[in-house]
Amino acid sequence: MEKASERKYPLTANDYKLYEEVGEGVSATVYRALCVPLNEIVAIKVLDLEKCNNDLDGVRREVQTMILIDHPNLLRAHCSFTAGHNLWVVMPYMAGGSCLHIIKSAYPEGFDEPVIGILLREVLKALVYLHAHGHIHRDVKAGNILLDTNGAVKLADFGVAACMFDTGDRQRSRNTFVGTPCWMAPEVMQQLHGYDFKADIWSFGITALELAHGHAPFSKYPPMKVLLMTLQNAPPGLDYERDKRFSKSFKELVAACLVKDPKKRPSAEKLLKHSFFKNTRANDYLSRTILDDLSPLGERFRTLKAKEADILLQNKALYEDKEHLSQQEYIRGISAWNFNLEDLKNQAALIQDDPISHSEDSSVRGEHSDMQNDVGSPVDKVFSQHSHSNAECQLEDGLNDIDDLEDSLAAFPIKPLQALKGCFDVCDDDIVAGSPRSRDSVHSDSEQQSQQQSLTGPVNREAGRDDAEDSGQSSLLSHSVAADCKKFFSGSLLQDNVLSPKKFIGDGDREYLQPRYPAERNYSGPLQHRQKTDFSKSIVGEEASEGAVIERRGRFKVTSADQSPKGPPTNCSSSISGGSTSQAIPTLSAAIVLQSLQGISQQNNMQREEIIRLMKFVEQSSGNAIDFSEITHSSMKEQELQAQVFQMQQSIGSLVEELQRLKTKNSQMERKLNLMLKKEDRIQE
Ligand SMILES: Nc1ncnc2c1ncn2[C@@H]1O[C@H](COP(=O)(O)OP(=O)(O)OP(=O)(O)O)[C@@H](O)[C@H]1O
Repeated sequence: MEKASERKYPLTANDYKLYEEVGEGVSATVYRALCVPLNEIVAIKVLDLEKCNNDLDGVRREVQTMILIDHPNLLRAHCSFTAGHNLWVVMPYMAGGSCLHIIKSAYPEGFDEPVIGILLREVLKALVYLHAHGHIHRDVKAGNILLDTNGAVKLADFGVAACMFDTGDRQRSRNTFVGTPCWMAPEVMQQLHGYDFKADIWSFGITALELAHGHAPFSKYPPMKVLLMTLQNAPPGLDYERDKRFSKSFKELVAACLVKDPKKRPSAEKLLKHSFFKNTRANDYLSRTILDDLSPLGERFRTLKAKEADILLQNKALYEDKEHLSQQEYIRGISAWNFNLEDLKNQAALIQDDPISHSEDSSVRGEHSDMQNDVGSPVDKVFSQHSHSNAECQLEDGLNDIDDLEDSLAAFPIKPLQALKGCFDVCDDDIVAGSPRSRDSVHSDSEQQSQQQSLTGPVNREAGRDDAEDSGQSSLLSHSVAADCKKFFSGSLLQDNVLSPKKFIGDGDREYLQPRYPAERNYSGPLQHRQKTDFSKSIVGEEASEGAVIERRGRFKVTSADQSPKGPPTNCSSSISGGSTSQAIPTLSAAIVLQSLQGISQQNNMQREEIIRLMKFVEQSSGNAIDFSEITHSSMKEQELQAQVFQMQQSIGSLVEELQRLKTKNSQMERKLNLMLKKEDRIQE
């Protein structure tokens, strides 16, 4: 029989007949369809390119990956083409739908172990292939595991897949912030040393728990809390007592994947050899069990959608009853997440007065952080504030999430903090103003204060503040800093939802629709600038190149401007004044600083342009004239600075030349002296 890959799928929309909707993602709608010339049922993913927030690269990457891959456990695209402002991706129709769909419609408590065994085995095969070809999937979850009616299992959605070799220099680890919070590995959240294939193994472990329990750990919590819990709590896992229905080897498999230190996680290849997979059944077991009796995918999809709409409505009503309780939560959320107000109300209402406590959630093993041991980041503050059991305390805890996250991240080096700030679009004054308590009281612990003091400088420098602001502030987000802050640390200049249509998917269980506003262009996007030079070698450069928010597709996605692997931050000042005997070192350091300065000024230029564009946009839409003099003034100042940088560069050049000249002269004189000494010796002899 002719293989699907050998068939010629037509490249025009007219050759396809779209039937019902069978799935919906952040950026796409998926339809069952008929390929008329081939008389074959296919699935067509329709992506509205206008709504891709300028992430056409991402779309291109997804489609390219989908077309190039060739593995029975990976969903391959037959072809793709544009139709109007849409991109159509034609792919095999997976009539069983996603595991998440099946769980939601028929297995809310999760699957039995034999079913899980097959699903995990097939996903692992896909991961072995992807990893061997240099790809990280980055979004492994039940929602992306698709089933065919005959029990074939395929891993789908390469929307966020990354190629480790993207830039041609075979990077070993990436520095982007991508994934879905519940499934996201701690190192991806942290952005400490980048991450690699092992991030998929963490998500695989979370997916195993999702398949076993019917939901991912922490899935009932808002994304902010998920981040906090993933970073601070012990890794989730299967509980010896509560999860009696599962075998020891399954528990061991999950535990092996959910280790915070990525180096300690086994590879996909090794996991496939785990004893858990010794007696797994053949795929047709799926069709005889979970796929049997399922209603057609389109019907299931419709029912689920209606159910979700109902839940949202209920939550809205619930919210109205509890306005006084959840108001703070969503107000803080607005500033922190750029969420739509209505969604936030719903989200706040979803946090029940009696949420799943850690001890209740069987996938959560412990409350205390093991980050210190596992990842080497000193998170001193354990989750004690969150362990209060009564409802009031929990609510209060919920309100303090942003503070806690700030506190936790304050203990990390700057990178994760920037990444998360970029991700949340947090403006300091938002946080401080919204904070129910003073920052001073938050940081009563003296040890923590000193930790934060040491961080205040660099963070403030990063935000472009002057020395006066830097000095004497113990709090990372101090009042004085916040007081003059009308700027974001990085990323958005406007809240996304003001100008762009967004749908936020906090976790696999909840989807929130953002209102659709006309958006010609994504103003919320990056002040993105990929540094041409390698700034990773200098602190200044690193700070300058960090923090550009690329975009958010419902998942968090913070992409550092420079994706080259970053070594440990070098201390510039020490290398400049280190008294090294090597002449190259001071020159090199100065050159790096200059290079970085140029990078910063380049980035400033871009930011200024973005600001001017935005101001013009505001001017146009509000009809009020805006005074551009301040920004023009600062632009002149910048030009002066640029000129100074240029002069400095020139004088460094001449100093190096002079140094070189003196060195040559010196060695000539040394040689002469030696000759004279030798002559003298001979005369004396
Ligand atoms: N080939 C297919 N056959 C059947 N259903 C599919 C197929 N591809 C996707 N779906 C369904 O459509 C949903 C959305 O598809 P997909 O995940 O590719 O979109 P997306 O916008 O990339 O999603 P997200 O980015 O939110 O994960 C899937 O969760 C799945 O339920």
